[in-house]
Amino acid sequence: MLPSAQGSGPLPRATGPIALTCGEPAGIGPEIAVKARLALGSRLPFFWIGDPRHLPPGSGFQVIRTPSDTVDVPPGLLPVLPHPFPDAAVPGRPSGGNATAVVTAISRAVALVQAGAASAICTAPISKQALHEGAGFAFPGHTEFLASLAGVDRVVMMLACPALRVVPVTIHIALEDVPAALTPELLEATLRITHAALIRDFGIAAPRIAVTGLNPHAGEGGAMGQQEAHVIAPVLARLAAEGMRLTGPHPADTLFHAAARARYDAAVAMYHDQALIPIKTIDFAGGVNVTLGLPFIRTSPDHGTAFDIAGQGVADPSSLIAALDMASVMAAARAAG
Ligand SMILES: NC(=O)c1ccc[n+]([C@@H]2O[C@H](COP(=O)([O-])OP(=O)(O)OC[C@H]3O[C@@H](n4cnc5c(N)ncnc54)[C@H](O)[C@@H]3O)[C@@H](O)[C@H]2O)c1
Ligand SMILES: N[C@H](C(=O)O)[C@H](O)COP(=O)(O)O
Repeated sequence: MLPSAQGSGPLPRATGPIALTCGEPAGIGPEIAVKARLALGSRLPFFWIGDPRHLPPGSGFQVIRTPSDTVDVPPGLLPVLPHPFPDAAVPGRPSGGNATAVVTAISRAVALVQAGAASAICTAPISKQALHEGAGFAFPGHTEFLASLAGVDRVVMMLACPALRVVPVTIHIALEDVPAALTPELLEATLRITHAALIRDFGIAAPRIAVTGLNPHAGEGGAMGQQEAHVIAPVLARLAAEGMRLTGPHPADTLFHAAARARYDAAVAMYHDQALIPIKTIDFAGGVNVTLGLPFIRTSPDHGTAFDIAGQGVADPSSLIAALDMASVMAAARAAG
């Protein structure tokens, strides 16, 4: 298991409440929020920003006026900061009319964490398609939207579980656009942000980062692609000369078995699926999505809206619970300086 902000029972947790956004109300977000509160009680305080009408029938909740009221809510009830939506939620069928409120719930959480009223934010999954169609949402996901709200040029997506941390260099773009997007500048910025976050937020003094190639067999010496020699290796050499502990470019297909994972603290991969398939395969229930490079803490479960099971009461809250816990540990660490 990795030494980290995850799976480390004795580490301190934040005392201030975490703002949990509702995400897409037609998905499993409201259900797992209620289940997470029942599992965590008041040990790990968070409040839900959403419309109480979207909670599963019979859910125990209490409306709060401000985040600081969270502490007064009995442990069996979900503290709810009301965020009215125009439409009811039909499981599995997102309403275009609700799209704008999904987005404003996220902006509201950011405003609260920036004002110091929340210790971190945790986001339940959104449907990018529903937001694009219903609200003209111009961002491919939370990651890019949060960077814009925070006024930050560059952020990094990391997914972390007790056995693995992965970072995709390019994120939500078509596979055919990856080679052109994979510039030395982007790779260098991603490595610097990842390195800094492993030190600051994960408490690893001298992080070891393994970097994949882009092509099969990391290019096989140029026989299967040139990006390894022309883009990736020169950046690694430059940053290694500064003292960063980097290895690669490695063939991606052999970087994620147990013995390989023991040799690094994070793997940086060149595109979305190269990074996310291994972690969602190894630990779908325990994975957490964390945005590095923001001025505040943001985590999220590693799964999506799960429309196929919404409204059935069978959704697993484990990843959300892990995300809330990771946010709490990180917030406590930052507060301690
Ligand atoms: N953070 C986010 O906002 C986020 C993350 C990932 C995907 N998404 C979005 O979610 C939508 C659906 O994506 P998808 O279908 O690729 O992935 P998904 O994670 O929603 O679902 C994949 C499979 O896993 C199951 N599953 C997911 N979470 C589960 C849980 N907590 N308990 C039990 N089973 C669970 C689903 O039922 C489904 O069979 C897309 O619009 C995608 O963009 C959002
Ligand atoms: N790429 C993420 C995943 O597949 O889990 C997911 O789409 C979340 O992205 P945001 O956190 O940017 O919404």
